[in-house]
Amino acid sequence: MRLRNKPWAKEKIAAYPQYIIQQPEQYKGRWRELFSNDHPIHIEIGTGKGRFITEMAKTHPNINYIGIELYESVIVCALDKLIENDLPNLRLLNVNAKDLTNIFAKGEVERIYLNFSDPWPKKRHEKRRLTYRSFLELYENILVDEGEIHFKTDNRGLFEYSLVSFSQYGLILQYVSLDLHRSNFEGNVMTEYEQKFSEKGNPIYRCEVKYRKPMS
Ligand SMILES: C[S@@+](CC[C@H](N)C(=O)[O-])C[C@H]1O[C@@H](n2cnc3c(N)ncnc32)[C@H](O)[C@@H]1O
Repeated sequence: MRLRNKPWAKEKIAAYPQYIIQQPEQYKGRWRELFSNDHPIHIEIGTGKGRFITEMAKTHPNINYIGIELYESVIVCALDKLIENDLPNLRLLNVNAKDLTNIFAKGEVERIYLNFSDPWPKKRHEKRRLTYRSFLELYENILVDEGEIHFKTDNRGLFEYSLVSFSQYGLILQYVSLDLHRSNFEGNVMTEYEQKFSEKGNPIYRCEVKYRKPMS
């Protein structure tokens, strides 16, 4: 699928600045003020059409959620869901994950969700994978100490690569499933891609990792 940013999507995003935050850099270090509470902040990178983050926000009102998506033409679908549900604990950002450290201060985020991230199977595109070490470093610079990444995918190659990348970075593996839908994991919220690929019979891989406590 070829995704170009479309003028109509840009216009729609501009019409709802209360839901898709414009110039998010201005909130660096102040996201709790935006939500008017001290609840933990969980972000999803590559939120796509927003089903996961919207359902999570509905189910967990005491967590603040931020969905991050690069493409305007995709994030407008997440925006539609947010307009319909008007959730005070969910906001969206139309930005590239590469800019995370311009947007969040160290310790502002408690958990990062990576759901069905683009696999970029060619070795020459390795640096674009959201589990590549430079991204793990960016995440460390916005997460709390011992912050977590929860990752799921149907792509076995990306999953294997990511486990090695997490391990080489020194992250601690807390949970792993090689077939999430046939495991005893409770509370799974399906994403759009998850539904599509599990209906084709693909197993869903899932893991939770956390950063090590810094040496004092
Ligand atoms: C394969 S889709 C999965 C969407 C959704 N998470 C799901 O499971 O249905 C991956 C999404 O990540 C977004 N994405 C990829 N790289 C990104 C980046 N660097 N920053 C923000 N979003 C990114 C893509 O635009 C795409 O919408």
